[in-house]
Amino acid sequence: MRVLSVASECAPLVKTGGLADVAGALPAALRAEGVEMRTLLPGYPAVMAALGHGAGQVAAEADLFGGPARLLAGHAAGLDLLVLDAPHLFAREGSIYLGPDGQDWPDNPERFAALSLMAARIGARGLTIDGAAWRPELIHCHDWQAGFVPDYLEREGGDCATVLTIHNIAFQGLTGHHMIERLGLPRSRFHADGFEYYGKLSALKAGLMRADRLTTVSPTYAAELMRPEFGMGLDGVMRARRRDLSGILNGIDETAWNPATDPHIAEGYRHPAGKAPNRDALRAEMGLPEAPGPLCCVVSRLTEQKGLDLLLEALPALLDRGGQLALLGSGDRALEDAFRDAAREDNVAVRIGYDEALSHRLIAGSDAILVPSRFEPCGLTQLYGLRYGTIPVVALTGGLADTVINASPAALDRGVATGLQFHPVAKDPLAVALDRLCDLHAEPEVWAQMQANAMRQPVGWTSSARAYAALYRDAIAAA
Ligand SMILES: Nc1ncnc2c1ncn2[C@@H]1O[C@H](COP(=O)(O)OP(=O)(O)O[C@H]2O[C@H](CO)[C@@H](O)[C@H](O)[C@H]2O)[C@@H](O)[C@H]1O
Repeated sequence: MRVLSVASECAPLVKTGGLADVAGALPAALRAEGVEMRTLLPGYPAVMAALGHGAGQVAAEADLFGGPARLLAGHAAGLDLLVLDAPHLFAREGSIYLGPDGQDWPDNPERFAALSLMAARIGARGLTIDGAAWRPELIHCHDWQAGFVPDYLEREGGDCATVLTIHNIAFQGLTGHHMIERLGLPRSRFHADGFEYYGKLSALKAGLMRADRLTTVSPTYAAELMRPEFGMGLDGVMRARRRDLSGILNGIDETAWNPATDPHIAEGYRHPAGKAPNRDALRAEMGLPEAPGPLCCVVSRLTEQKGLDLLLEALPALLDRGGQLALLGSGDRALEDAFRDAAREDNVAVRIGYDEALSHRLIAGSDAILVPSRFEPCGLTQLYGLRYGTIPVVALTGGLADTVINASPAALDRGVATGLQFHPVAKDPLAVALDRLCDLHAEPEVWAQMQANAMRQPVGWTSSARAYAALYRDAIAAA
């Protein structure tokens, strides 16, 4: 089965969040299921550098939204890549989505329309790569940046199947309707059953209306998307397409995130007891003193979604019990400043920035990981926590609801609990959960059992890769 995956970011080459992890992990996970996946990425400087000189040109465009472009085929970091080298769109330093002023690049609509159009052309015409013909049977589109693929595919006369995965419905790729002609889209589709969204043009809605199948990254988020509280104005679309929508949980890269072999951490471990030297090393690195309560970490983008403003308010519940907080994150200025302020407490340590290696040391060395998100399509850091015996304390929403077994009396009785969940997502329930965390941490046998359960829980890609392969087969058969 030949599949083209289309994404705006892909680990380890270029990453701002979890989408990159998933786009980077899928090809290897799906290889075992007989899927030959190539990934189409924008030619950002980091991607061009990783591609090196071994890449060959497989297509060219004289004028792709204002400049020449080439499509390169090559390999990097174990991935089979197709890279859209369009310097006028992608050869920029800094953030891949935001300009130096912190606002979206003004030409983001063209940049990702260009990516989607190239995907459609590959789907319609195929390519010759290393002397062999290659044409995908299915295009797997990720988020709004690939939302126009089905429309362009129709325009280009392609007939391959399409799947669109929603990693986060908060990002919809909205732009003014004056862009319709500029992007080469049919104005006849600018209506409520097409890509019109409250008078604007929506790349995400375009894909949601047109892709053969829709997925999101957990079963609970799939159900939540059909509700007004979570659908961000697209819940009606999700309800209309519910028969084509499924939730497939993300996995994690079990090689990169393996406490036994992790090169970033102080000492590898296979059993929860092995966390102790990592905890000592982490306290030393973060400048935290010894403490009787649980050392809790956060590794996150600092945005409204992640609910970390609630953590600031609920923090005394943890600190009053002798607990500690170590946070790594970046994002909203106001949240960054608020956490810097909070770090004036002896038992709070904060690093503002993005640091892959430190994220491993935080998860290995902490007793618990906090994920108080207002919504969370899947979430990856609670999965890292489980694998490292670091107890997740999570909001009962989306993938957090699907991957953590709450330490209810029944779950503790049966010896199956792996973490704590709280609901509703508000300060007081979070404070109660932190208090409860301290209770459980003070009971060594219960705590050890939870850690052992967590480390045993499957968090890899095996069953989800099977689910994607089955979905691809169905979609191809029906196309
Ligand atoms: N400062 C920092 N330093 C180092 N690493 C950092 C970091 N901040 C974040 N990260 C890393 O970035 C990734 C974030 O992934 P998440 O899935 O937790 O959230 P995100 O909202 O980005 O993803 C969206 O897409 C993914 C993928 O589908 C969904 O799981 C999720 O629910 C959805 O919101 C993790 O690998 C995390 O370790």
